[in-house]
Amino acid sequence: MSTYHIPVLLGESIEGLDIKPDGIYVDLTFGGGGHSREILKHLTTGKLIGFDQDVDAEENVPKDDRFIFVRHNFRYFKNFMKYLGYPKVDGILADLGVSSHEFDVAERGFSFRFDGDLDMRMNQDSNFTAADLLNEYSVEDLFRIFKFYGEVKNPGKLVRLIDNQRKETPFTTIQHFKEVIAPCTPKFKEHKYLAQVFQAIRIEVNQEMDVLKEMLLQSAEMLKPDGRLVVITYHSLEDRLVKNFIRDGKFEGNAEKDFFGNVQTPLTAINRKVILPGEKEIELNGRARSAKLRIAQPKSL
Ligand SMILES: C[S@@+](CC[C@H](N)C(=O)[O-])C[C@H]1O[C@@H](n2cnc3c(N)ncnc32)[C@H](O)[C@@H]1O
Repeated sequence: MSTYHIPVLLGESIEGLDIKPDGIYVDLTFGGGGHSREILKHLTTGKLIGFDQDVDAEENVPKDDRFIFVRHNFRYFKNFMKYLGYPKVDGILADLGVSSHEFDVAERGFSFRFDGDLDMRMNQDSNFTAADLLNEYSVEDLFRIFKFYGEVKNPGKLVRLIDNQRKETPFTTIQHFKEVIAPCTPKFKEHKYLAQVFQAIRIEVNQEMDVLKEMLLQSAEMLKPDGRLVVITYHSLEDRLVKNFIRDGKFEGNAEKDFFGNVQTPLTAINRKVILPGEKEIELNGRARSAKLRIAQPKSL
């Protein structure tokens, strides 16, 4: 059986949570449960609430009375936590993006290594797939996602190929999509290019930037005064949102200041410099390569 997911920056993120044995913790991205199992090891009477919107993650839920699994998008986590009776928490962990399992199962449609439906939904109950995006999005929106989320060098040419094709027949499969965009896929750099294109589609299908912003705003409200927020990102735009929010309390623009010139932000950074995986971790787990870890806690008044 293949591994569901190898947790990234495990030691660093657990240290960042500074776990209290009787505390209340939230793992917003349960996945294979690697981070959750490690958090549970540090708890005595504490509780851990794990979120994941993917039904497949449920197979990894530990048999442990201290653990509660919530199969929902973490963009609603504040309401769920209130409903469960935990309006304030000691620590929140988010290890963003997709799990290796999601990426490695051909039918999920996340990877260009396989053929299959253009799907890419983390939540199998959602009714918006990668095919819907390619067939229905305006030319302007497609251009935006490939330029900013994919950071591809030729978004105009890519979108023209997509738009011309979908006027003839709608997109349904990965293989067909790859054939259509072959004329703008750089020779000898196919892998990198397709990874960028597929990443852009995935981010938009799952509204990853919007849910990240909602999650950060809710986290700032949910943490106890000495609580910890630990976020692992895999995309420069995501890391920028996390960094800006921790530093300025905003996603863009400068921080607001009070009458005395003090910056008005709910959080303060624990690590001034972003934490990256070491060479050894990257060697053992290639998926750690782009990981960036940031840790914050509420700003004391
Ligand atoms: C990188 S994996 C986390 C792996 C986990 N830390 C582990 O050690 O196994 C991200 C997981 O979060 C889930 N996920 C991503 N965004 C989500 C969201 N907005 N709401 C709920 N789950 C989400 C994905 O389905 C995936 O299983």
